Amino acid sequence: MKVAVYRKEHFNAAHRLHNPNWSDEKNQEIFGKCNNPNFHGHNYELIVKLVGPVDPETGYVFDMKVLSDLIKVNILNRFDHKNLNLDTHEFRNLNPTAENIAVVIWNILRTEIDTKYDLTIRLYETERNFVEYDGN
Ligand SMILES: Nc1nc2c(c(=O)[nH]1)N=C([C@H](O)[C@H](O)COP(=O)(O)OP(=O)(O)OP(=O)(O)O)CN2
Repeated sequence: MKVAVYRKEHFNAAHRLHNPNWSDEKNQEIFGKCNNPNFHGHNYELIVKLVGPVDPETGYVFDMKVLSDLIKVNILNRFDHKNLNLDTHEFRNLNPTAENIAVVIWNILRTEIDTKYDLTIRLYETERNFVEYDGN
């Protein structure tokens, strides 16, 4: 019997979508206002989903307090109130799209959480734009 547990967290970050191999005109054409040279911010909502067996002794799949602490230490401390392009090495050479941010977060958390749990990252960049990555 497997059950899914979810932890929702929040961080604010600035970014600029830009491909250095393209001209300014092409960047503007493809990324529009998200290519603003002076960056722009988002209120990101992060949902971390773990699926695994329920431990018969605790009744937990995974202690959500432990999950919360893992996210805080490994993700929020790294990205909250940061300029993703300038302040983080993860996005120095990687376009900080919602897709790429979700993959980076998944890769970081995957190293922290036992592989007996399936891990899925859902990231809301705006209320209406969101992505999901489960490692596949
Ligand atoms: N596949 C992707 N498409 C877009 C991404 C992305 O990361 N992956 N990012 C953006 C922009 O950064 C941003 O999300 C767009 O914001 P906005 O157009 O303001 O979207 P809203 O949901 O806030 O507003 P609507 O009125 O619903 O458009 C663009 N594309």
